[in-house]
Amino acid sequence: MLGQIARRLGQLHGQQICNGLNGVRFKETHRHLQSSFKTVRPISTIPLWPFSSRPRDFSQPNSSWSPEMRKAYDHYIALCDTDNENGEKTKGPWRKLPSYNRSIKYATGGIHLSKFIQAENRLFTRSVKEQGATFEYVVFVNKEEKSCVCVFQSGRLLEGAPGHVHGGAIATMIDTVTGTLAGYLSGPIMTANLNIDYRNPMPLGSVVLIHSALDRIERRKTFITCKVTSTDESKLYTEATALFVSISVGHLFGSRN
Ligand SMILES: CCCCCCCCCC(=O)SCCNC(=O)CCNC(=O)[C@H](O)C(C)(C)COP(=O)(O)OP(=O)(O)OC[C@H]1O[C@@H](n2cnc3c(N)ncnc32)[C@H](O)[C@@H]1OP(=O)(O)O
Repeated sequence: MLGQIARRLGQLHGQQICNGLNGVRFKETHRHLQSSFKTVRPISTIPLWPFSSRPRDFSQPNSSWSPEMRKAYDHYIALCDTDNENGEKTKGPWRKLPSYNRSIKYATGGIHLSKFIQAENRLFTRSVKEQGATFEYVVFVNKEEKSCVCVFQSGRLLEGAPGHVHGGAIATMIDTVTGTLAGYLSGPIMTANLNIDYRNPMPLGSVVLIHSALDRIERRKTFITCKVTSTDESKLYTEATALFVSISVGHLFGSRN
């Protein structure tokens, strides 16, 4: 049995290298196994891999969500694919995208990716653990319409003008949502240009919709338009246009080819 465990650990270690994860987890796993041996638990109950290999989707309802956030979320969820009671799929126009706190945590890609796969790195919008403190959001895409909508609830740590959301936080969300749509439509991209008109101050803690749509694609350029409104769409907070340029993976390693 111990031999099996050792072999399994060896596999996990190998898998970890393939996955580009650093050695910290392995050491923690090893420690966990050692302490498990000391407490003489039945060997069948020792978890061989105590960490979930499934990434956590941060765009799920949580207790920090206001009733308005939940209502907007439920509205779009109802427009996504559903399973009826016969287990048949009913097609909906919208699709909810998952959202992880490390974009390439689960990628495989050899030694080059190790430059980016640092255990402490986090996606900016998902970097604060406290639920509701910063960016609570969910993105839904509509493939037919080449558009997306994000339900966004701002948290107390995003204050700019007293009682209102910081312009940089709004820009972050616009970059995230327009970039998500551009990436969904065009593959790997980077933001080349972002133009923002702030029309009305956004109260801190409010829930807004960030609507993005494809304007046009010209060669490597994907142009996206964006409007940020109240959930009933009666109030316009922000308008933006964004340009994304398609890149090769080599671009992230300093190559322009
Ligand atoms: C998992 C969750 C995902 C959430 C999504 C998050 C999205 C967030 C994305 C980001 O925030 S990326 C970070 C911010 N952006 C950058 O750091 C990009 C820095 N800039 C660059 O790396 C390069 O300048 C860039 C890739 C944008 C373009 O360089 P290239 O050498 O690949 O392209 P090139 O200069 O040949 O230009 C290609 C076309 O784009 C045009 N272009 C490039 N930059 C432009 C610009 N700034 N304004 C207008 N047009 C521009 C350029 O004129 C040309 O047009 P034509 O095809 O018509 O000739």
